[in-house]
Amino acid sequence: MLGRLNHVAIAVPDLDAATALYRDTLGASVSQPQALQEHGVTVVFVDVGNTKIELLQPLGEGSPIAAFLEKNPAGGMHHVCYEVDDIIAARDRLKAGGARVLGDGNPKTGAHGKPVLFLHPKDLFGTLVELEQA
Ligand SMILES: CC[C@@H](C(=O)O)C(=O)SCCNC(=O)CCNC(=O)[C@H](O)C(C)(C)COP(=O)(O)OP(=O)(O)OC[C@H]1O[C@@H](n2cnc3c(N)ncnc32)[C@H](O)[C@@H]1OP(=O)(O)O
Ligand SMILES: [Co+2]
Repeated sequence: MLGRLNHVAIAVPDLDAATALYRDTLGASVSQPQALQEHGVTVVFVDVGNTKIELLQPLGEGSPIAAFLEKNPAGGMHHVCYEVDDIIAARDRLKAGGARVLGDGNPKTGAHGKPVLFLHPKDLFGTLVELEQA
């Protein structure tokens, strides 16, 4: 059921500054920014070979990461994203095990154009987990 680690996400207060550090100081390959209104974030992906680092900043009012950045003004590790071969089956198994699926419970299209969903951090050992359909 559980596939590879698709990305580790870091919420940042200034996406341009974070992009410059990863691209210019660390010499990494960084994608162009994607403004994702439906997710309330703007993201870039840093290619680190075996997975990606997703750098994200709030977009618009009511961003789901706004409170996180208020608590962590310098930024911080925000979520991990695992690939699954069947996101609906994975969701239903996790729900059956008592995990809360965030939002309306149905997958939304993520930054890679694939279905994604999120599970409440308190049900996944204090870690916000995103699942992405492989
Ligand atoms: C780019 C698209 C997509 C992709 O394809 O990759 C994305 O990654 S979009 C990323 C942004 N979207 C989301 O994060 C959606 C899911 N997140 C949420 O719905 C909310 O962030 C949240 C998880 C419900 C938290 O919202 P918040 O406003 O912070 O609510 P609370 O203050 O009530 O938090 C509840 C509880 O959870 C703790 N918390 C919050 N965020 C995290 C986190 N990232 N990791 C671990 N724990 C987290 C928070 O501290 C509260 O705990 P207590 O303080 O102990 O009560
Ligand atoms: Co993500």
